[in-house]
Amino acid sequence: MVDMTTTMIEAKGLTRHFTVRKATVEAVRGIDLTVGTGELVALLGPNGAGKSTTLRMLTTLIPPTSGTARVAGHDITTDPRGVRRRIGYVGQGNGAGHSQRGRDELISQGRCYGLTRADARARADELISSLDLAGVADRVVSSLSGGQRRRLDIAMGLIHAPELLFLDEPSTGLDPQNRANLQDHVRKLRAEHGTTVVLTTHYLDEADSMAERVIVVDNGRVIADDTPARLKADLAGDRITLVCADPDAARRAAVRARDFVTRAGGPAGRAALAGPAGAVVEQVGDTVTARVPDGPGTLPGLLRALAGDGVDVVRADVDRPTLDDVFLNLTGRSLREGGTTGTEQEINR
Ligand SMILES: Nc1ncnc2c1ncn2[C@@H]1O[C@H](COP(=O)(O)OP(=O)(O)OP(=O)(O)O)[C@@H](O)[C@H]1O
Repeated sequence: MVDMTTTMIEAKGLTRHFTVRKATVEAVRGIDLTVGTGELVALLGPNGAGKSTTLRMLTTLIPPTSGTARVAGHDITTDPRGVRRRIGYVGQGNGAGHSQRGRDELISQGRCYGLTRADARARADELISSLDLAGVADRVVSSLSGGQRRRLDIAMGLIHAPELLFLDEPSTGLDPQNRANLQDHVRKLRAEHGTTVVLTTHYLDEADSMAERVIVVDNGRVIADDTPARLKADLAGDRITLVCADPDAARRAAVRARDFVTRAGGPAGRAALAGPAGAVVEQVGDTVTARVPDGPGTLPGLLRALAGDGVDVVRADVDRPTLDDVFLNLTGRSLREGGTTGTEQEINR
């Protein structure tokens, strides 16, 4: 379905500055981006990284300070109308009017995009059902809760089944069930219409499970761009944790683990794994952590070697990397506040 031979988005050197009280904020500092027809791409990054500003330029809501982009075959600067005709956009704010019923809003929006009344009704029914709006679509928009209104906004952006859809943090404010419904709907859109989707997200698990490609943005620049699996394999690696009987045993285990990391990683793997986040092998007290490309394959041999050295290991774990580990390794910072131990996958806002 993905057709990289036809390019849906091609951006070169996009920058955007804002002036706030005579100071310049460099929100986007030179982004190059290519998205092929039918791709589902997630922009992932911390607050203020420049994701929304990038989306707002690509959707022609704001002009770039410099750089160029062609979106769905049209130039964002010289032909913004051409771009707008071909795309759908769901921003972070509320797009729906307040005094109309949700269903009527949807139908009017569909009609604006040139659907017949019957088609607009049918699409509205479909979206009302798949975004769990059945109980509320006939109420006036002003009476809806934040999450219901968010779902209505998303339905508004999807009503005309655009060939290119931009979603700015679509899942924020949705409960897990509705987040799952939305993800299903986006997947269905792609399967049925070959829609290209570019979304920004604060949910690490969403970027991981949904996007075929994750573009990691930090400080207004792209710092990594690949499939989630390759990002994790190349830039994070598995983490082996060994709890030893005492700190002295842990020190000896760390020496042996360093030896294994050198062998397991090979020169290329080691270079990739040794990011700014710090050492590949670390020892704190009685615990040793080691990042290796293949944890399950490395651990048995490492444990055998440690047993041969007479090092007493009381517990051993292997954790597969998350996209947060990728970000941590690239920048030395976590995408989540409060460390990486929580079960909540949302990047705290
Ligand atoms: N209209 C504006 N005026 C001034 N500064 C702005 C404006 N819009 C964005 N910025 C600044 O530009 C930077 C990038 O913001 P942007 O909203 O693009 O980040 P983001 O990655 O989408 O963050 P978030 O995840 O919080 O939405 C931030 O420092 C922000 O404060």
